[in-house]
Amino acid sequence: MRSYTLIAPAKINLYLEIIGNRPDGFHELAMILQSIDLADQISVRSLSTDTIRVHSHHPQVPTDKTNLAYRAAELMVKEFPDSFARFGGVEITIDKHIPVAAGLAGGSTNAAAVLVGIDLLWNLGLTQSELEELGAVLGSDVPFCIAGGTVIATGRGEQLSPLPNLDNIYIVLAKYRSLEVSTAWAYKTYRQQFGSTYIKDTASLIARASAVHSGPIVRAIANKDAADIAKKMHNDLERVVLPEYPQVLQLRELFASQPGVLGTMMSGSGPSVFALVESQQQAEVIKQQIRTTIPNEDLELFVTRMTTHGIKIASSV
Ligand SMILES: C[C@](O)(CO)[C@H](O)COP(=O)(O)OP(=O)(O)OC[C@H]1O[C@@H](n2ccc(N)nc2=O)[C@H](O)[C@@H]1O
Ligand SMILES: Nc1ncnc2c1ncn2[C@@H]1O[C@H](COP(=O)(O)OP(=O)(O)OP(=O)(O)O)[C@@H](O)[C@H]1O
Repeated sequence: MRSYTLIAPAKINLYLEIIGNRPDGFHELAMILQSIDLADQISVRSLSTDTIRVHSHHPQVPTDKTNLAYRAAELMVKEFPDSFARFGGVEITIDKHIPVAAGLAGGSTNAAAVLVGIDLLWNLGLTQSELEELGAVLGSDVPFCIAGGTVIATGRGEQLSPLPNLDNIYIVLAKYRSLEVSTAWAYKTYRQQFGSTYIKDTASLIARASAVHSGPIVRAIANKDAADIAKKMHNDLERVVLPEYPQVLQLRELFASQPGVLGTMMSGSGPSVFALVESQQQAEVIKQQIRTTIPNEDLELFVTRMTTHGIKIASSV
């Protein structure tokens, strides 16, 4: 019975612009997604029975069909019934380190790891783009999580074009454990409040998405200039989340006031907030400073950094 253990990194959004509404109810986006070192470990193992099982020690991670990793395995069973009949079921173990419901693509990266893991277990030899296509069935962030790195994502978030890789830029990340923001709520509220500003015709949508490719933050990324990247970060969803969640606003303001912070932003639909900083040493100092100012144990704080990879094999037995 073979098994694989995979590293499944979280992501942050360096840029998120909502440019239009789609007939399927989703939104046209222009984003820059960045993998970070903060990662879960996902183990996949073949079972002699025809079941899918999910284990996790984390109290906020469901182990039933609502787990996106479970749904990834179910999708593989549906797509490759002959391999399922030949190799049997799959046991998935999620060693969770990424804060849950944080806007860090925690569930999405777990699902991406299961797609990659089952591809290996069943010797399917799927290409990256085939894996990404399967990922898009599960969620908008899943395709990015497969190869990770630094990427422009357009469409619903599933159309990817790689940018020059960033690494060694340090990040301090904060999230209140008990605070959750619904992604669907964030997009719906944005549409209600700012939908009138959406681009309506397809040609202008395409033009706007491609303008981001040559925009100022992409130039900053090409120059690997952390201070400039930090200055050009943007997230439209802050416009609806910050007024509704004062704790998120407070974290953002606290980060912004710390010496050594190059820039700060909410990730995805929140509620996690991150700051780009000059060095690892400074990141540790800032983390301590935030901890002293907010001694609330509900606040999770991490020092992490940008990384160049998505799902990676840690070991196989
Ligand atoms: C906020 C981000 O994390 C930024 O990277 C993503 O846009 C959301 O990615 P995700 O969680 O994988 O999103 P999905 O699971 O596909 O969708 C969750 C919900 O978000 C809304 N949604 C998501 C993506 C998108 N382009 N438009 C949307 O309106 C939809 O209401 C959907 O019901
Ligand atoms: N494998 C998983 N890991 C964490 N949460 C999961 C998982 N599968 C399902 N969930 C459920 O999904 C909800 C959102 O969790 P998740 O950590 O994926 O959010 P997120 O980081 O905000 O995702 P995204 O950035 O893609 O919008 C949780 O409340 C949890 O109940």
